[in-house]
Amino acid sequence: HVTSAHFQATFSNALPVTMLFLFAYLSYCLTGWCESAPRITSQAALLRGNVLLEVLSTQQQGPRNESLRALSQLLDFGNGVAHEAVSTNGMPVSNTYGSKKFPQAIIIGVKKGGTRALLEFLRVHPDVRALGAEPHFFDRFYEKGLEWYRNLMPRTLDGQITMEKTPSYFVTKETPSRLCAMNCSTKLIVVVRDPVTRAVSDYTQTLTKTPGLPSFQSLAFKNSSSGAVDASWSAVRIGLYAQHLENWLRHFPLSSFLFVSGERLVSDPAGEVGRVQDFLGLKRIVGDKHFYFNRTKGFPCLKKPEGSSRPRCLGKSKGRTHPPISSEVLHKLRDFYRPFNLRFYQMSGQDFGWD
Ligand SMILES: Nc1ncnc2c1ncn2[C@@H]1O[C@H](COP(=O)(O)OS(=O)(=O)O)[C@@H](OP(=O)(O)O)[C@H]1O
Repeated sequence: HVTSAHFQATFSNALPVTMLFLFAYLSYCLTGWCESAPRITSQAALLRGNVLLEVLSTQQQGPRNESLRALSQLLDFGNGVAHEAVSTNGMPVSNTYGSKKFPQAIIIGVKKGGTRALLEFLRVHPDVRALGAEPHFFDRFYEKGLEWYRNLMPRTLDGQITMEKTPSYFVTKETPSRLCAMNCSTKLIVVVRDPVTRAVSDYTQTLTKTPGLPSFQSLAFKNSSSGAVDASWSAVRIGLYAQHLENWLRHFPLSSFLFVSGERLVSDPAGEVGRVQDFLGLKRIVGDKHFYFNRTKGFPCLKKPEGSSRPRCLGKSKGRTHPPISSEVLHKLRDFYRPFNLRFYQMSGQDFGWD
């Protein structure tokens, strides 16, 4: 009889070897060689890695260790490479199908609204191809030129939509005119979330990167909590949705926008993604059956994300625990945002119910 401890020890010993094997295989692939490699070798590496991960994930109690996480990331990448490099009839193919196009739809905001979740949910759709990283073209790298931007995009076939997400676009003054200069018919998606929670989420992110950061309260108000709200602090400023939208409406008609509720994206992901698919003119393929609620994470997760056969939640930086903020401070911020929220509801024609 193999005991659980035995089983785990055996597979744990195989972990470094498998990771080494996978690293070698993926380096090989990145130089373009795996297209001519014996498929049996490369696929055996991935298969072995996938099985190992599956077993260790179920055996391991509590949080996964670092090497397990590294193996998981390596495999996601490896599975993606294999997916790209091998056609269904088993013949190796080069990644030259389709062409790189400018995005027809962009998730332009808002920071901490739930933009990563929405993009990952949409990527499940076979007619959506999206850039994984945030390119920041229209706000940071505009001088690199449009061809640089187009070249970053994944290849698409006819009928597929190219997408990217950069949440800072919504609040950068120059972005609307620059984006319109590229294509004024680009569809614009904005995931909005209660500006008060969004500000706390933004602060929480900065806090993880900057230990010793002053308190939320001291940054949100000009003097003490009795003072006025400091709208020049970016965590507060980003939540002035009506003001940012006004800037966009100088260049794009309202019909170019879809406003997604960050709250509903958590409580009813299939419903919100359904609206987005309609807006993009896509068949409603991503639906209830693609999601499950992970009670440990406290968020909906995907049963089968793009390029992977395992269920997956977003990473640790999504769905962080927020530090406690006094109800008095939250109240004052809520009062501050109320008129801006009402204006935003009027402009967008949607009531997000934040008050
Ligand atoms: N399914 C799912 N899983 C995990 N997290 C989810 C999900 N749906 C929405 N969210 C919320 O997304 C918030 C992060 O937003 P963004 O991805 O837009 O952040 S970022 O601007 O790209 O940094 C993140 O904010 P925090 O909770 O403050 O971490 C989440 O509340």
